[in-house]
Amino acid sequence: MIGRWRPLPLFRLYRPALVAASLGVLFSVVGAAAVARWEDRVNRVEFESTAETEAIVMQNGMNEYISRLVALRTLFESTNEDVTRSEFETFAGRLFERHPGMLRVAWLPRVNRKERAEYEAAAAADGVSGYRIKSLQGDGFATAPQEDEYFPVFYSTQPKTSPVYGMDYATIPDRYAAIERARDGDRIAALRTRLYEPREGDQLPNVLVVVPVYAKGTSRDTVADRRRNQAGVIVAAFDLPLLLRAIRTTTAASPAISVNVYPPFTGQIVSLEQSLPDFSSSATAPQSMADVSKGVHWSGNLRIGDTDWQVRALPTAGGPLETAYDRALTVLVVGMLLTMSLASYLVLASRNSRRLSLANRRVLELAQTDILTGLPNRAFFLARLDEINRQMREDGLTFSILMLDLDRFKNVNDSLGHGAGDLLLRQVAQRLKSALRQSDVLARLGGDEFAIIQEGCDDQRVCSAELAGRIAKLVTEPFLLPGHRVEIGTSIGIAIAPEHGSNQEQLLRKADLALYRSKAAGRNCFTIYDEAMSAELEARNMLEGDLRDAIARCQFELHYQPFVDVASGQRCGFEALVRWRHPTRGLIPPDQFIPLAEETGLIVALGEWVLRRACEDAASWPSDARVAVNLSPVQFKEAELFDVICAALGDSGLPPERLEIEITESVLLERGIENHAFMERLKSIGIELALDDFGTGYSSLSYLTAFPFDKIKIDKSFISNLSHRPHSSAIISSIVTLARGLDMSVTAEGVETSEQFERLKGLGVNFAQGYLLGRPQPIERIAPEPPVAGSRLDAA
Ligand SMILES: Nc1nc2c(ncn2[C@@H]2O[C@H](COP(=O)(O)O[C@H]3[C@@H](O)[C@H](n4cnc5c(=O)[nH]c(N)nc54)O[C@@H]3COP(=O)(O)O)[C@@H](O)[C@H]2O)c(=O)[nH]1
Repeated sequence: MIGRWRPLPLFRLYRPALVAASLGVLFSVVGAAAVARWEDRVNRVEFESTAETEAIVMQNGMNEYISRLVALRTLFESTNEDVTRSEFETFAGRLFERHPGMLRVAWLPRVNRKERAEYEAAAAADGVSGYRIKSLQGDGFATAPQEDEYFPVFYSTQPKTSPVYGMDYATIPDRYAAIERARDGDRIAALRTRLYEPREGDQLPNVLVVVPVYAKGTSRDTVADRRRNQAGVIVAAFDLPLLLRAIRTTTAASPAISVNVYPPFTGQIVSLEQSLPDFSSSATAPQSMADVSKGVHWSGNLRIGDTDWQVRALPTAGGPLETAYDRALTVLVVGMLLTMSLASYLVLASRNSRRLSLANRRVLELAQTDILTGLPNRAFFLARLDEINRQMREDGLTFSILMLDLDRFKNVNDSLGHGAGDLLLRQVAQRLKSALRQSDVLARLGGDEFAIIQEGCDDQRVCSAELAGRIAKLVTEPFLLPGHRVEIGTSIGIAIAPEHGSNQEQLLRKADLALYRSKAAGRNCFTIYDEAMSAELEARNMLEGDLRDAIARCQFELHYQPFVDVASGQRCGFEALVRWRHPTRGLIPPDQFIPLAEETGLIVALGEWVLRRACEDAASWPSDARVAVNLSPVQFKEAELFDVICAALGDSGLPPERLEIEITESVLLERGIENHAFMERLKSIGIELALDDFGTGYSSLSYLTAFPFDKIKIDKSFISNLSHRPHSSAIISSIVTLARGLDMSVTAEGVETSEQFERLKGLGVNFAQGYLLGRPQPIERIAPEPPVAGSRLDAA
């Protein structure tokens, strides 16, 4: 469908950018999430592997400490002699020399009631002054009451002045329980305990490890054996945080994880929230176990004796194993940037494409619009005609084409200028629009030609005739141009589809033929095409072909009509009038072929032949006989006309003073300045100029003063009216007066009666021409001697 273009809605314009932006954001987020998950998984695997390694390393370190205690036990169980105090101190000191975190090691023999005094005395002898077996009472010690069995601190790596010497572990319930567990199970027991001689400022909880020692060579197979044969226990106090830190330092533990060690939950229900680590490798405050469990963590155990300590490892804050999501962030940022870039590019591309499309549409619109009137132009009209023709044929409907040509538009253009002509065309376009329905198509085909497609009528013939009548009436209404009131008309030709044709070409040709007929019929009317017009056209085409042949074969002849001096009755000369001797149709008068010759341009060649022939003929006439030759407006536009005339005169030898050139007012309508100059050139060589058919044309009188004529030929229509229209005499009288004033002569054409002749004579007309004085005849039939005016008149 050919129609007005509308821009795309904004949403549709930017849809590619919106889709790209949405997909881009979606892919960026999904991609970033996937990368984050992948980062998490990789970090978690690495973290768990590192944490596991750390736990194993810590366990090995702890085992090393325990193994040294076991070595000490071997000392007690392997010697035959009792281990002396100094041997214990030396051996224990060496064992734990480079093992930070080992606070103290002590030997607690199993002492019965009878041996008590002996032990107390031996210790005192070894330099532990005031040694006695003590029991714990509150925060202090008191001499132990008589019991069956004691486990007093006997040897220790503590200075001998320490109050712990003699402290009986059997009086401290948790420690005694650990001794029993160790003894009965022949295993190493451990417990978290408070030291009774804490180091200055040492608030850290400590671990006490108990190693059972049995008498050398005794059985320990059963619990009873072990209870019976226990010699004592080796007790070691660990500063657990220091110990673990030392292990981590010596094993170059990874700083990427931080390790928290929580106390064992032996048989107790302990709130996880409250369970703070006993050891944390991180510098930050220890978290509760519950907090740790919420995040990324690794869980394991640290075995100390018969207790399992809870190990929780975390990725160190800001360390390499804490997932920083930097790759995911990079993916997100890069994705967003790419999305933004793509979306921006698409927005710009959409805008550019919209701009381009607008420009294209504008070009298309301009290509289909007549700039002057704003109406669709010929290209649009033809395209629309094709479209409507196709549609109507499919639907079995009819439509009409109206071809319009303004009458006298050229007149306005030439007399008032092109600006006024343009304005007039715009006003005509508006009037035509106002006469049409929305569905009708109106176009300006060019110049003063308009065309209409009318559809949707029940009776297309009646409908288009009504429209044409309305338009003709509208266009005859005066138009107001600046300073002028202009009256024009329009000729209209109508073709109806499908009656007059099935395609664009046929319909346009037939509408044109009808238009031609309207013009020929006197303009400002409309004609609906009928088949006779085509026959006429065919005949005209045939005539055109014949005319071309006739020029080539020289089938023309000149007839001469005399004109006489009214006062003397003497013949002054002849007007040359061309005839076509057609091989089959006989003699054809000029009215039937001159217009066609003018339309086809053949008049140029024909006119030159007439001119040459007339000059040649006239050259043989008496020296005072003149010849008048008609020049067509088409010939007048030819640049070579002056040379052609000169050549005709030169070749025939006819003096220029004996040649009269007759032109009609229509010649003067165009190219005023050039024509004036041309006429002056003709006059300058002696040729006379006559204004032919005066009184039939336009603003005749103004031409008389503007152009250098020698003669005015009053049209025969005035002469024939002389007898029954009195004002014709008055007009002729005025023309004669005016001509005299301008030093011109006057010829009356079409004088057929003596009465006319006499009246013209009375009115002062200089020359007369008409059937009364002689019909146009071939040169050979013209009498050599001019007849006397009186006798001719009598003869008529
Ligand atoms: N450009 C050219 N135009 C030419 C040429 N030859 C003729 N013409 C023009 O053709 C028109 C018709 O001419 P024609 O049929 O020859 O008619 C002329 C006379 O026969 C006719 N006439 C003369 N006297 C009378 C009369 O008493 N009554 C009457 N009814 N008709 C008469 O008038 C025609 C001459 O008219 P005009 O030229 O205005 O003097 C005509 O317009 C010719 O001009 C040509 O070679 N070139």
